[in-house]
Amino acid sequence: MQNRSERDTFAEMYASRLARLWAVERGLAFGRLDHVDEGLLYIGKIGLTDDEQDRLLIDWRAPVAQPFYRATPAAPMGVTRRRHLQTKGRTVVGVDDDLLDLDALSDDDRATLNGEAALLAALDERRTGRMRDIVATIQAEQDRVIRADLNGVLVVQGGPGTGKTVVALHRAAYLLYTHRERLDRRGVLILGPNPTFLRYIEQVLPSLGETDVLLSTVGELYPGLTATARERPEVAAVKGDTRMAEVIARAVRDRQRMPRKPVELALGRYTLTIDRPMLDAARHKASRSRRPHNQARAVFVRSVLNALARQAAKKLGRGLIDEDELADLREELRTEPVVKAALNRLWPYLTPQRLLLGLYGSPERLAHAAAGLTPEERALLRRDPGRASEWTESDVPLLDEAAEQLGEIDEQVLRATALQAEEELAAARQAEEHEREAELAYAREVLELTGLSDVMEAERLAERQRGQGPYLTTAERAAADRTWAYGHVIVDEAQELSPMAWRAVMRRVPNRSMTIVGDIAQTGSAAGARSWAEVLDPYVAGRWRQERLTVNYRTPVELMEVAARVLAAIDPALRAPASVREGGVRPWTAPVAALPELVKAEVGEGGKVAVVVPDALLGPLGERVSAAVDGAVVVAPGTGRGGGAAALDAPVAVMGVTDAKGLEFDAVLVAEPGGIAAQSPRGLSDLYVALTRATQRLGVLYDEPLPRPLGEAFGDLPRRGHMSTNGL
Ligand SMILES: Nc1ncnc2c1ncn2[C@@H]1O[C@H](COP(=O)(O)OP(=O)(O)OP(=O)(O)O)[C@@H](O)[C@H]1O
Repeated sequence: MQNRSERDTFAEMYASRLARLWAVERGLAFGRLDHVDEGLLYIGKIGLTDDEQDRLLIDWRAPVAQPFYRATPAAPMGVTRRRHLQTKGRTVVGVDDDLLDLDALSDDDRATLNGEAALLAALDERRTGRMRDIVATIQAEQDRVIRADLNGVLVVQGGPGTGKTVVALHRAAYLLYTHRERLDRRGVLILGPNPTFLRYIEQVLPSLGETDVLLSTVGELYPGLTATARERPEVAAVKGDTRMAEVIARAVRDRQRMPRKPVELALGRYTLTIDRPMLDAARHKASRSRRPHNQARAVFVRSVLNALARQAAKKLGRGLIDEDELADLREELRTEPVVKAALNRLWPYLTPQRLLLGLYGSPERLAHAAAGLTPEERALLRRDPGRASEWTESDVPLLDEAAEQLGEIDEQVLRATALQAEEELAAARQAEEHEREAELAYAREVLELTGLSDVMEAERLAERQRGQGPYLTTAERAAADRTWAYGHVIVDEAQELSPMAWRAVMRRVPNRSMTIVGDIAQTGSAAGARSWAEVLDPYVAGRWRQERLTVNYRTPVELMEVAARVLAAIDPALRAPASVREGGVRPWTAPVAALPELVKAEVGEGGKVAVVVPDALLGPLGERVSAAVDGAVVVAPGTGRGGGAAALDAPVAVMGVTDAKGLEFDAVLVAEPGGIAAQSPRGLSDLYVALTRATQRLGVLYDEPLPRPLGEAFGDLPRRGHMSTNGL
């Protein structure tokens, strides 16, 4: 048995080592520094030495590699020349040089210099539907963010396409390399806006050799629960409001009941009474214990039982009794069904799920616990008990809050008291089954990708990923533990988080070592942030620092001109980031009827195409596009990671703005921008997001009037597709 387990351990170890090495194969070595003191240094995704321990390749994160990203002619950092190597497989297909010390260069070399070629070549590449690493072309302002100090809260504010996401991922890789010891044990958590987005970015860290980072959405933060149901923005706004913390606290206190009349317990030989003074004393003791509800219950129960035991002794005519007799009587009473039932009513064991459903399901409980909300707000919280298992993303921070207030509950006690409603169990089982299937599909994909299919079976890999195998990685253990404290947390699209979501996130980083990236101008959710100070001051007032990214690497100048007008309409003080590229294709407009035909034309141009639509038109326009293009995918709201992957791999994906957040495509068609702007309280921000997803081409299709800034941008330009759609 021992040999077998050793063999398995080694197989696991080599398999994961091999997977790491395969993952860094693409673009392994990408740079060279001609260094005055160190000689020639080759920079790569990982460090390598030969048998004599001479260094062949330097890890991009090592301090000696820093001049590769930071050196300039004004401050050459000991480097005379920086060379970018472009490779295809193992062949070098291009070389670009930056000259940092002109005197040190021969005339021949001078003729071939072109510093920006590597960056522009990378930016012009067709999109694959997956984000790639940018180690070869990190820019100086980005490098400062990546290598910033681990401690404290760093906010990275930047417009669309400035590389916030990709920089945040490289920062994770850098931190793991530089603080391996500390972060290996505590782990790194990266929070993204939706499962499609996580699919989009999930290959970046493995391609940098880092596999043990947990990627999650806020909706996945609560172990064992998948929040897939959707709700109206107004409901999410109420649930995200900080006042909900008090509502939850009161809802818990309200379940510690104080009946108006004394409770009579008929025990056959005699009747006992739980009266007000007895309850007051027990509640006082429980609250003095400062334990959360489920743990304080033991204090409450003991106090009531002691009082009942004394009462029973009196009734039995035994007068004063000693401690042993008291204990015997108490234990006898504890097992009496009437006593048990009464105690359960007075101070029930509660799971967070039960507490919340009990609250949403009862107007009386809501009226009391949520007295601080308006009647309209309370009405938004109401939920039919029949829809018990339909958890939404904004329920997750509330469940987390409730879990804090309630404290852990012993699983066995839970089963014994049969508190978990049957439908809750059935829903959990079903969710588990779905998840297992998705994990299995994903495991097969990984094995195929890494060529490891004969070393590890998909089933086993999936088991490991689900955290059931014997060798759990830090990320796996952390994912299964609600109270895990991470070494560092990175929040992407951080402007979308509600105050309640921030509470849940902050609980997971008691040391407040965080990187927060986002763009206030892109805030779409009603409970999202209006300023970073508003978000952070409650936790780290005056102790957070901000870096700005100012250059847009995604959207060409022509497209950004249009988007900038929308930005100015959101707030005239806001400035759009400067684009590095000129794409050459001007944005165009067309009537909505031309959509199928124009999508086909865009697919013909190659690359990935997205059609971004108002939520209400997702069904009808999705159908039209699907009928026109084979393999088109419509991203239904609340799609899990599997569905997200299908959208990223498809030639065309049709989606609402929420699912387009953070993604990018070669061509984007925005349908009925007026509908997008009108659908939410921050509609113009949604429109700004939609208009900044394209790397090459942008089309706007409309029948309804355009929002004012777009009307101004497009003026009276003729619309495409007019001629050919005449008759439709
Ligand atoms: N230094 C770089 N070298 C090559 N590509 C880069 C660089 N910086 C950013 N990019 C590319 O620019 C694109 C936009 O980056 P990213 O998605 O990280 O931007 P963002 O700031 O998160 O945008 P948004 O706010 O719109 O989500 C990506 O394709 C990314 O790979």
